Amino acid sequence: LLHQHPDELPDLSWDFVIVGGGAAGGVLANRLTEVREFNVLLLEAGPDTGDIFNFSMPFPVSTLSPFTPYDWNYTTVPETSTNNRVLGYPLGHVLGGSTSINSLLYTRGPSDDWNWLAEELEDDSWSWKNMQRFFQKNERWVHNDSTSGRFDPAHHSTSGMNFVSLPQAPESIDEMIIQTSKDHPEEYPFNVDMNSGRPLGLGWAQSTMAHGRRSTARTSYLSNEVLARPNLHILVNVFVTRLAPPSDGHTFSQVEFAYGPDKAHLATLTATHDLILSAGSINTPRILLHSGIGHPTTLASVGIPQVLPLPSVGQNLSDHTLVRLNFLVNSTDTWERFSNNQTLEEEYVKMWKETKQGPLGNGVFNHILFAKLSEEANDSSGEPNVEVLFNNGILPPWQPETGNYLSVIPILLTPTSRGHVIINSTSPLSPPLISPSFLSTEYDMKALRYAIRLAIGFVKRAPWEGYILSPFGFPESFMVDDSPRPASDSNELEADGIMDEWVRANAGTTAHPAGTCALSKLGADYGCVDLDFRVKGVKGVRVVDASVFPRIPRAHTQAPVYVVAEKAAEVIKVEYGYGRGGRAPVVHSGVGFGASGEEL
Ligand SMILES: Cc1cc2nc3c(=O)[nH]c(=O)nc-3n(C[C@H](O)[C@H](O)[C@H](O)COP(=O)(O)OP(=O)(O)OC[C@H]3O[C@@H](n4cnc5c(N)ncnc54)[C@H](O)[C@@H]3O)c2cc1C
Repeated sequence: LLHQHPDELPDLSWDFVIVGGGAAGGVLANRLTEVREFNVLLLEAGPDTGDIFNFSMPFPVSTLSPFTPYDWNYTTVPETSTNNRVLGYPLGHVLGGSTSINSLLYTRGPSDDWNWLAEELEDDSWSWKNMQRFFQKNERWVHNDSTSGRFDPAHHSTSGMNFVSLPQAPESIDEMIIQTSKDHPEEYPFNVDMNSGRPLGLGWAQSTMAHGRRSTARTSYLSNEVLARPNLHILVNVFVTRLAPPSDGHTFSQVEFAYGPDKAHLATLTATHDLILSAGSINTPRILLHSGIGHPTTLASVGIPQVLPLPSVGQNLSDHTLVRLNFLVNSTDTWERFSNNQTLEEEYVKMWKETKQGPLGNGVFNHILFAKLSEEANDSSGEPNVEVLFNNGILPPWQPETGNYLSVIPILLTPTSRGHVIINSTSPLSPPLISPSFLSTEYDMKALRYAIRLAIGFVKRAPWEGYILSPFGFPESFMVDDSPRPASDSNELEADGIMDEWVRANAGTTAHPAGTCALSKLGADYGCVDLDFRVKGVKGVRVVDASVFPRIPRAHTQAPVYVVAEKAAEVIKVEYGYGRGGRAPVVHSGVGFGASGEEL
C-alpha cells in the first residue's frame, strides 16, 4: 500500500523497515512480504512516478537525469584528476531508485568476478555457478526467436521479475557495427551472448525492457499488484536522516526521517527485526555517518558522537568512468532527425503511446563491445577491462541544433582508483561530499586511453568509410593515432599527453557507484558488513545495495545489485525461519505483472 504522508501509516512499529526503494530495496520489499507473517515498511525519499509516461518509455533516459526532480542532483567535489571540474553525479530519487532513470543495459559481468568474490569472502555461495538461481529469479527474458543468433537461450530465464530483451528497434548503425566485427573477428570477435559469464567481444545489447516499455524495480518487484499486499507499506517523499542512537549503545531499532515542506518535520519508526539500508552507494554511507557509524576521524571532525568506529564506511568508492567521442556523420538517419524536429518527435511519441513501438520504444544502446588491454589479450579468462558503447546520435537534449552525429563511449571497467563519500556537517540535510577520484592512477589513465584508441580504431574500419566526417569536440589528432597500445616511446608519450589532457577535461561517470560499505569475511581488515549483510559490530542494521561490493563488477551494475538483493532476501528469510530448509508459508506470488506483459 502506497502512502504519501506519514499520517497515513497504520503503525509505528514494523518487523522490517527498508530505507530506499531502488534496485535492492525493491527486491527486499517484495521478497520479504512474500511471507504473510512479515510486516514491512519501505521508506523512499523520492516520489512515485508510476503514471508518468517518460518513466515507462525506454528512449528518453537522458531527460530523467541529471538535475531533475527524480535525481538527487548530487555533484562531486572538484578533484585535480578531472581538472577540478564539478561533475554531475546522477542517482535515482524516485520509487524504483536508479533503475527508474537508468540506461537499461542488463549485464551480469564475467563469471570470474563472482568467483573472485566467492574466494575473497571464503563463501562458495557467491560463485558464478551458485548465483545463477538468483539471476533466474531476477530475469524474465522475453525474446522468443532463438534462431536469431543474437542471444543464447541456454543462459536465460523466462520466469523472473525484470523483463530483459534484445533491442526493440533497429538503428541505422547496426549493420556497420556488426560488419566491423565480421571483418575483424580477431580484434572484435562476435559474442552471441555476453551474459554467459564470458562477456568479451561484440554482441547485441540486452536491456531491462520489453513490449516497448522500461522494466524497473518499480514496474517489477514493486508493481501495482505487489503494492496491494496488505503486509507491505511504502511511504514516499520521506528523507531518512539517521538511525536513532541505540539505548544500549549497540542495538539499533529506530530510524529517523524528515518530511514535509523543507523537510522541516521529524519522526521516528521502529523495526523489531531489522532496519535495512538500501539507499545506494552514496546515501547509505551518508546515513551511517550521520548515525555515528564510520571513521572516527571523519565523525570527530564533523562533531558527530561516535557510536561505532567502522573506518570503511564511505571508503573504497569505485565507479566506471567514461568519455564520449562524438563524430559528425554523413547521414540523416540518426537520432537528430527527430530530436531536432519537433513534429517528427511528436509523431514518435504518439506512435509509442498507441503501439509502444518506434524509436522511442527502444533503449539507447543496441550493441556492446567488451575488450581487454592488449598486453593481457592472450589471457583467455573472459575478463574485459574496457567497454565501448555506441549511440546513433548525441543523446537529447545535448545534441547541437544542426548536424547528424555518432557518439562512441569508451568506459573503464577495472578502475584501480578509489574514492570516498564523507559528510562535513552535523545536519543530515547537507549533501555528502563525493570524491570518486576518477583517473587518479596511471593504470586507469592508460586503460581509458586504450579504450579510446580501440573505439576510434573501430569506427575507422572499412564499413564506416564515408560515414564519419570529422571528430566533434575532440582533437583531430586522435583520429590519426588510433592504435590501442600502452605508452612505450617518446612520440607515443606526447600523443598520450594530449589525450590525457582532453580526458581529464571531459571524463564523467557511468553512475555505477559501488563499494562504500563492503561485504567482508570475519576478521578482515576492511569492510562494513558481514556475510549476512549485518553491519559489523552492531545489532539490528543491515546494508543491502550497490555499496556492498568489495570490488566493482565489470558490468553495468543493476543486474549485480538485483541478484545480491535476491540473495540477501533469502538469507534474511532463512534466518527468521522461512524459505530454504525452514518453514515455507510463502503466500504471495512473486510475479508482479499479468501474462500480457502489461505492467503498472
Ligand atoms: C543515470 C543512470 C544510468 C544508469 N544506467 C545503467 C544501465 O544502463 N545498466 C545498469 O545495469 N545500471 C545502470 N545504472 C546503475 C544502476 O541503476 C544502479 O547500480 C542500481 O540501481 C543501484 O541499486 P541500489 O539499490 O544500490 O540503489 P538505487 O537503485 O539508486 O536505490 C536507492 C534508493 O534509495 C533512496 N534513498 C536514498 N537515500 C535515502 C534516504 N535518506 N531516505 C529515503 N530514501 C533514500 C533513493 O531515492 C533510491 O530510490 C545507472 C544509474 C544511473 C543513475
